[in-house]
Amino acid sequence: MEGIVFEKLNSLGALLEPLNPFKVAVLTNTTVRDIWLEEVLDSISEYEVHPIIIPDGEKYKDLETARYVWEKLIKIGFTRKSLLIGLGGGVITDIAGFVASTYMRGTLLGLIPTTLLAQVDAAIGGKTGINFHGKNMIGTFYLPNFVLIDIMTLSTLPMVEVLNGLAEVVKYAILDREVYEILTRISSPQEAIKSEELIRKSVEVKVRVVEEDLRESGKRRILNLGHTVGHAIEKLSGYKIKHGFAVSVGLVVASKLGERLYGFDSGKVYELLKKFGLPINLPFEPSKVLEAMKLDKKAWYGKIVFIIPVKIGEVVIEEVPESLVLEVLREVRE
Ligand SMILES: NC(=O)c1ccc[n+]([C@@H]2O[C@H](COP(=O)([O-])OP(=O)(O)OC[C@H]3O[C@@H](n4cnc5c(N)ncnc54)[C@H](O)[C@@H]3O)[C@@H](O)[C@H]2O)c1
Ligand SMILES: O=C(O)C(=O)C[C@@H](O)[C@H](O)[C@H](O)COP(=O)(O)O
Ligand SMILES: [Zn+2]
Repeated sequence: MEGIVFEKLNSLGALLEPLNPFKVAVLTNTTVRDIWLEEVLDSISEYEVHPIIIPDGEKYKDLETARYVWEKLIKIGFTRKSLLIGLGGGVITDIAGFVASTYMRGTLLGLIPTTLLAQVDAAIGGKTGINFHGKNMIGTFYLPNFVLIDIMTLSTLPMVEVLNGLAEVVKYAILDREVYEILTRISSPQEAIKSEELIRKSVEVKVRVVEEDLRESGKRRILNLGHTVGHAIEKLSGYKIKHGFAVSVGLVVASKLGERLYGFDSGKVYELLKKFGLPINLPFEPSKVLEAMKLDKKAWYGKIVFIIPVKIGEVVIEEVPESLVLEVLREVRE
């Protein structure tokens, strides 16, 4: 897990020293600015630091915001030897990564993820991007020079955002027995965000996969477990249903397919999702969800590709006949 450190925010200076950046810019949003920016700036006061603040929201993960940040960097006199730090959730880390990977074809990049979803997923693995006629349609693969994970930053996270990230942790629990064992011993979302072991092990699962397949040519698709249905639900809701809440239902569908095809015990997943109060029923008509799934990036010549659990710690990637998908979607319909 090179470059990924579990330290306090005030250790940021030590991460900058070896990089010796010419200038530093910190990209964050209005919400995180008011909570964590001061502590970050205090820890790197010996550098020329320029905060860049954008409004809060998924809708600002777009070309206009990227342009705004590029303009700011030009005005600052930013160079390739300068460091852009993304301080915030996945929206910020995605924008920071995209801007850093494209400005002068690449500047130094540091990420300080401050949501559970960003700590275990968005800030890990080098996917960057903005929304353009659809989610994450424009982006790059660009690994940061460092990721600083301070789980204390989760202490100010609204519960809905904790749950949003917990769905990805349940995904890792299906992919990895160690995460599963840790998660079964945790009784509440509040306890989960205090468990550095849980977050560290979740990060390790993603790092192991990404180190094998950074550009998602094969193995990395397993990280899309639950997303075939998840992305369809997000789309049908006009992105009003949060990513993790949609993926939660997707994990139920994938587990039930695993039960029918490989004897997987879907009850194990149900128990985890219900324990944390995550959704387990389909909020839309199965036929509509099926149509939306065909637009998924993993779809193969119109066929629907699923990541299917065989047992905890083992999944397969395969096409699933529409008739079986429809049957399971009906079973999960609320
Ligand atoms: N690049 C990847 O591999 C990857 C993976 C998963 C998701 N993503 C992207 O990440 C985004 C979702 O990320 P997210 O769920 O973190 O959403 P987000 O960045 O919108 O953050 C959620 C909310 O929490 C607030 N917030 C952030 N940190 C806080 C803190 N410490 N205390 C209080 N409030 C805080 C934010 O201001 C925001 O209002 C999506 O755009 C998704 O596409 C990217
Ligand atoms: O990093 C990956 O690869 C993943 O699939 C992680 C997912 O949890 C995450 O939602 C990712 O952003 C989805 O990638 P996308 O390519 O489908 O946008
Ligand atoms: Zn996801």
